[in-house]
Amino acid sequence: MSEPVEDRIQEEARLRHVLEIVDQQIEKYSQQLGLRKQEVQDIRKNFWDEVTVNMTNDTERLETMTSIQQEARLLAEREHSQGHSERLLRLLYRMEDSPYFGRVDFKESGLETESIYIGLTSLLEQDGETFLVYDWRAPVSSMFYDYSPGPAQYMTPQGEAIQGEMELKRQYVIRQGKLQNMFDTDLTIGDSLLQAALSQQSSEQMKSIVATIQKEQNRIIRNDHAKLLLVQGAAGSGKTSAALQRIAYLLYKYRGRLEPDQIVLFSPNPLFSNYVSNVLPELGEANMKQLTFQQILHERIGSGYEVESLYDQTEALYELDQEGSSLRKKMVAFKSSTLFFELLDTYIKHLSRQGIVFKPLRFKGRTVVSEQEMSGFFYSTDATLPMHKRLSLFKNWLHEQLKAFEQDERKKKWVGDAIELLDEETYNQAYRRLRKKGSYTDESFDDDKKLRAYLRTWVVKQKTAGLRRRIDALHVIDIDEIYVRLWTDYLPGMPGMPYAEDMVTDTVEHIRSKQIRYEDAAPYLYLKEAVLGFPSMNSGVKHLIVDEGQDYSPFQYAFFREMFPGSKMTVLGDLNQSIFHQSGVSHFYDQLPEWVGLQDAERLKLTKTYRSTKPIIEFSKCFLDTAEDIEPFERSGRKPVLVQAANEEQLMERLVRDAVQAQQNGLGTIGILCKTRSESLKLQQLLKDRLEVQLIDENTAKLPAGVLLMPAYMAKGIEFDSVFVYGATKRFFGPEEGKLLYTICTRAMHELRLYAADEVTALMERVPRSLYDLE
Ligand SMILES: Nc1ncnc2c1ncn2[C@@H]1O[C@H](COP(=O)(O)OP(=O)(O)OP(=O)(O)O)[C@@H](O)[C@H]1O
Repeated sequence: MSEPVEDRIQEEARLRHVLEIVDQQIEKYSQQLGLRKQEVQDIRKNFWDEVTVNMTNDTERLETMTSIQQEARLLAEREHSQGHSERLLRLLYRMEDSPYFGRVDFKESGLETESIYIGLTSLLEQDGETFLVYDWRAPVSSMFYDYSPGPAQYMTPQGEAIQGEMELKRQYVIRQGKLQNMFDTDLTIGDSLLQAALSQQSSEQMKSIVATIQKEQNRIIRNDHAKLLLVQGAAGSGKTSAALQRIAYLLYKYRGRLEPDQIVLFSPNPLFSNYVSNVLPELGEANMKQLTFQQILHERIGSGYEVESLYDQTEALYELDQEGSSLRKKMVAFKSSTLFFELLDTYIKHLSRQGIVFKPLRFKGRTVVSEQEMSGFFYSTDATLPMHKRLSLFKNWLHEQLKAFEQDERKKKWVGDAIELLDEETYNQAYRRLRKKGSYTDESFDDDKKLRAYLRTWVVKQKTAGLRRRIDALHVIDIDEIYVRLWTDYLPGMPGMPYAEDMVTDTVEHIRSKQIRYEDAAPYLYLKEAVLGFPSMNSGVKHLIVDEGQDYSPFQYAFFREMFPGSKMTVLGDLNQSIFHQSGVSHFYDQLPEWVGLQDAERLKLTKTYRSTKPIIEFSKCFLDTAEDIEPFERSGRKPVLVQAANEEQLMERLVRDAVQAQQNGLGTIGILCKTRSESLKLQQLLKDRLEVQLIDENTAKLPAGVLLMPAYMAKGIEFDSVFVYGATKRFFGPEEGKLLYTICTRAMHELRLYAADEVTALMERVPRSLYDLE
């Protein structure tokens, strides 16, 4: 739709005025930032001058600590406001480039029409009252995303619906302060702007989408009441984007009450974490906390164990022979099932009455407290008390036992011998301590006796320090053995349990050799923490967001519940991308509320896909059994291409030639996706000296540009201008691996090519010939 010339002249004049105000603000905040930086520097420089350090006695020490804490708090506060000014300035510079992207003219019933301009952040006129630009997250801005011209409404923060008529909806393309284009639109958000955004090249970091958020995405972003929000969305439908803009929205709406570090985003791997880490700063907000499940496993299971990763598990499953892989698959499926989850929960309840395995406390080959005594005491405590209370009683009791043992021990000959061997300094120290206590006089007849008694206590205490630490850390409880007995004693015979000797033997062997398989890791840790107590250190987290939610098992969800009690939860996933063996739990979204202990879930669907061109989506959908909820955005492009080479050498030549060609065509990032890590390594060797490629694996921290080579699972959640599938063959993709091929193909934004030197995968038979080209 074209606009009258006067309209454009007026818009340009307004833009100039807004830019002037932006410049004034930049100047003001630059000065402010200068001052803040200076303040921070001064505090750092003079930190120790401002602190009174005196450690002569306990009172002084306490005062010193308080004064250090005060100064550190002041520094943190100033650093925080420096960070805030920096973010604000960065936003203003972005506003200098493009101060707003949308406008709605809204006539509230009974009032004058108001033009509402929408941008990254609010900007006020010099009078300090009139809004020149509204933040995209302001209540009034929601109409831009939710309505076409006609009747419209928005909700005030107090929950009042403001109704009226939207008389105009306009979008702007402003770059480097120049109005390049503007459109009036009848559509929710003009397709041409979205077309333009989606036609751009991929980048190494995800971008914000605020100018073109779609109505259904906006429902996810602005939903602030659901305790549990479940989003099923097709590949490329904007789940991650919606999650990130949602975080920005929440930080805006609850400013002062919600801090970025009270929001946790679970991402699949560090590469993905880095990929999304720029969106919040681009929107002028500090980043949320990002965690991966692997990180949690490493931190909590402890250093004495070798914990397999999800990716190693996946590789192992691909590489095992028929027999081995069928056992392993059976184990993975069972250990990720809701049945196992329920059985483990009953086992944990059972442990509150019997079955905890203890390790004796031993000293110099003698038993201080036996496992039977421990069990006897533990199970004599009130079974109705919560576990942590019983454990605390148990620890106290153990300390008492140890004390009694120490008393007897002091009389032993070895203690006397050890005293003889003490050096002079230790004697002197003991002497000084006793004098300080006033129990040593230099004159008394039994002073020497006192010194020796003191030293006997000291020597024994030194030697039993390790035992005390074991008691405090509850290392007297044998979690490994408790997990083993679950398998050997508890599970066999349980109704519904697909009991298999080989599954038990394999599990037990691995646990005993301290190698924790990925499928055991979450159940093992869940059991461990259920027995020893879940540390509730994350209770400050108010929002938990789980991306690629379909890839987590019931145990992992139960974990989230325990780790982040009281937090709201958003889970975004796509069942069609359940490519790991542990995913694919049936009725996933129906069961999830129970796993996380949150009922009344709100469920939303995203069906429109934005990443890939229409031909790529039409093609990729064919690999799925259920694809009715996938609707491509109308963006044209070339049909996917299947390259059938006569042999591997010819395939290499084609691949190299096509990669070079794609780059010449301006496709900056090409993802060559293989099924496994070992295949990527092999291909890397084959391409050596022919094509510059970068291998991406689970240790890669940052996505580079160029030609990238990686196993398929590493590409989850990210995208490339062009995707080359290396090995669309029978060998790599069996008939049941449609989801994997779908996931791989939907990483492509503009171009998709599949290569095969031997027999093409049978999955291709599902694709109508009209949907792809052959080369
Ligand atoms: N409203 C939008 N405006 C502009 N671009 C969008 C919009 N929604 C999504 N996109 C783009 O589409 C691509 C896919 O988005 P995103 O990664 O958020 O989807 P996803 O559902 O998480 O995908 P997947 O499940 O495949 O990981 C990104 O490039 C994103 O910028």
